[in-house]
Amino acid sequence: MYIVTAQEMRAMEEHMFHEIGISALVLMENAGRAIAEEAAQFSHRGNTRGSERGFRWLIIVGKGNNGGDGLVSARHLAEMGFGVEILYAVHPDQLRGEAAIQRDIIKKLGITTSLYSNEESNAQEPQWSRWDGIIDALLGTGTSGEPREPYASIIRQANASDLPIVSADIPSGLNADTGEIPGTCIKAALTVALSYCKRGVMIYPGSEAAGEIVVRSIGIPADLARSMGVKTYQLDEATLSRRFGISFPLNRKSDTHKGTYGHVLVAAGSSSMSGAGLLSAKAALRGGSGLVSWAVPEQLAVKLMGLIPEVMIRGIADAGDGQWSGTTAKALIDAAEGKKAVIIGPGLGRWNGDSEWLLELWENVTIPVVVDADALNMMAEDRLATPWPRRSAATVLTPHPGEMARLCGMSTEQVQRDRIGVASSYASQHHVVVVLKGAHSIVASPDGEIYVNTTGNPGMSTGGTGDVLAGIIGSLLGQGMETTQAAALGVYWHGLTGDRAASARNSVASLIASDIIDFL
Ligand SMILES: NC(=O)C1=CN([C@@H]2O[C@H](COP(=O)(O)OP(=O)(O)OC[C@H]3O[C@@H](n4cnc5c(N)ncnc54)[C@H](O)[C@@H]3O)[C@@H](O)[C@H]2O)[C@@H](O)CC1
Ligand SMILES: [K+]
Repeated sequence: MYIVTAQEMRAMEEHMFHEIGISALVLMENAGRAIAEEAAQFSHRGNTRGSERGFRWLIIVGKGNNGGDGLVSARHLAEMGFGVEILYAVHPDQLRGEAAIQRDIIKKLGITTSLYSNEESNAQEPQWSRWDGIIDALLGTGTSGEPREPYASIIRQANASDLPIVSADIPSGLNADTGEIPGTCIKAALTVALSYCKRGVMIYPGSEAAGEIVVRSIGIPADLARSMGVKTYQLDEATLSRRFGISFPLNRKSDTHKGTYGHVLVAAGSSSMSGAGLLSAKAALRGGSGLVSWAVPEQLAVKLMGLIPEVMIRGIADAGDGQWSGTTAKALIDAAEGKKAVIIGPGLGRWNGDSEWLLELWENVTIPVVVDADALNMMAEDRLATPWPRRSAATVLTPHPGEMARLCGMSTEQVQRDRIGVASSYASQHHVVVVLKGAHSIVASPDGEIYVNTTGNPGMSTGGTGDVLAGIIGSLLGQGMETTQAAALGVYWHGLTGDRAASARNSVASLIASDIIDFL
């Protein structure tokens, strides 16, 4: 449930050593055994390779503790009856501490080892076809920068071998904190995360390199992370239940009426982009709101009457063109009166002076607000110069990486290189909840809580799904849900529904935003 950084992991290990008295050797033993057990299970999964002569594992070993874990796993796999051979990336004399102890044990047990070399030296280049699977114990959380030689060559050759790879802790080459791949990286079929999932395996491209992930306990208590102040969580049903007491299907008390579930105002859509507003308003309804009002420029309002019978259309005086450019912020502030939450942004369009228009709303709407799409770009343009004041009520920003980049004055690539870091520092600096969209959306709260979503699929990369998400989160806020909770549940539910819709259609590619609304 917790996701940790390399530094948090080190602090917890230190705590185990010095405060609890469990030695590094014990943790390494547990780690290696867990990796061996998972690798053994993996080799029994109907994988025909090696079935006649028994499955043979090649363990590729680096010089740090990750390598030590690999050496322990080799010993356990050999005991289980697997063919086992060790390939050292560096001369085994270079191993230190617990890893060196494991090296000596391996030697005394007589397990075959060799030293990697791609040069013409006395060491040998591996013949990958002799093995059926690889245990990757080259580099773990102690990695910095791109893998140096000979690690880089081993990684490239292991990937090219086409053998299934089980990675110890993280795929070697991955940045454990950001999910970045600075150089080359193991492409694992399975990653055995030790104690906790590291951030990097939860974020693309890291999560793609990690393949399937299993988290194995190695003797560090599961709740140590909490007492050490870790606030990053995998956003799944277990987290929703433990952190917020939410479980699916979402229930309602029996004795309630529409007033119980809040009245939200959706300010979205214009004559050229009315669909965005339609999707947000419908999603707010399906999100469970008691009442939904949809505010649009007056000229457009006439055309929308009756389009969604459950939604009340509220026309805002415009210049006769159905565009927001002719409206006043004051009129929208009045429309927000008596509502429980506002969703603003999808399909608004842009015009001269739009930032001032939005700032007036920002300052004078005293209920929770979800800011999305065009409204985020209005903010970005103005806020970079002068930060906007802190709102008294809840604020949720739902940028995609491009919008996040504009808000922060950086490039999209910079945002994607450190999704958690960027979302979380923006949230705490500006006192807002940030939902950074994209594969594994991030929810970051101003007080440092971070949730990394586990639902959703690439079919959701299509126009309108963001409008749906804004509608759902706004609906939950309008129902009185706490800000971070509403954002986290909204993100998880949106992804889950996208997954259900895709499986009902038996297609990820043909998923459209309306499908998500239909399946909420
Ligand atoms: N989580 C836990 O409680 C435990 C973690 N253990 C393992 O320990 C690992 C961390 O061990 P270490 O801190 O020794 O670090 P690593 O084993 O990740 O590797 C560090 C070594 O690699 C070298 N190195 C760093 N970056 C490199 C690069 N780019 N190219 C080539 N060489 C590079 C360093 O000089 C250092 O010697 C974890 O990933 C895990 O596998 C276990 O041993 C048991 C306990
Ligand atoms: K590894």
